[in-house]
Amino acid sequence: MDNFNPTEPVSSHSAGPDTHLAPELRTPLRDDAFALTDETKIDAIAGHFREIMHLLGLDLTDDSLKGTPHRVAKMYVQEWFRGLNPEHRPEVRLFENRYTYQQMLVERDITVFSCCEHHFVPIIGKAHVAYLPGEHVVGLSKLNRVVQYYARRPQVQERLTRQIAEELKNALHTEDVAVLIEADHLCVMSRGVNDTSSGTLTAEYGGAFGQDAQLRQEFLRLIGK
Ligand SMILES: Nc1nc2c(ncn2[C@@H]2O[C@H](COP(=O)(O)OP(=O)(O)OP(=O)(O)O)[C@@H](O)[C@H]2O)c(=O)[nH]1
Ligand SMILES: [Zn+2]
Repeated sequence: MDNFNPTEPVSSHSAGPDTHLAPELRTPLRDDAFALTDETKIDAIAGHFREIMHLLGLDLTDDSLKGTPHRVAKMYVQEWFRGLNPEHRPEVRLFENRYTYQQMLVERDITVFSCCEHHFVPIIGKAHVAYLPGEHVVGLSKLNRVVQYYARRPQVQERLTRQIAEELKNALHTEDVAVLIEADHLCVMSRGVNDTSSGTLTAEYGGAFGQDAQLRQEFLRLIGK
């Protein structure tokens, strides 16, 4: 493997990315998950991916193929799996609810681009999140950022749904949070059962959303379900 040196200096984080979440909601990571810099990871992954391409019989001297190992490695570390790096965890800014807005707030159709942890192919869909404001309201874009942070990891949809809900409950200081995700799994569409018409829905209803069927119905109506 080219340029791989496991003893290279470590990045600054020591704690895992999810220590703020309940243990069963944490993405399973090795204790030394942050022992390598991103640059070192990219070099090492590129080396392994080059080997995969070689084993598939591809000619890596070809103009179009020779940069692929590095492209894929960079895509994994900096894009698809950037949510594994706690440095990318969004800060959720709250504002005083001066206007005493008390109805549910819904952020719907948030783009979800994630990756199936069983097959390493995309999960593509939408997340809808809602909460009941108390003394504070949240900057809207932070809802999208929280979804994106947890989506950009190897995932199963159930854990993604629960991680987002938990993060929002903590950040907004309320249990009254709803999260619904509808997504297509490329592992179901493009291989195995090869079903391109089914989709997967997951939901988490916290606090009042779990207790009050009418509130839940209103949420579902507002997101067009
Ligand atoms: N619960 C859950 N399952 C998922 C998710 N993404 C993919 N899977 C499933 O994970 C399962 C892995 O099953 P295996 O039998 O080990 O793998 P496989 O032989 O590739 O399975 P097939 O896809 O049926 O061909 C499959 O049924 C996938 O559909 C997800 O987000 N949640
Ligand atoms: Zn899969």
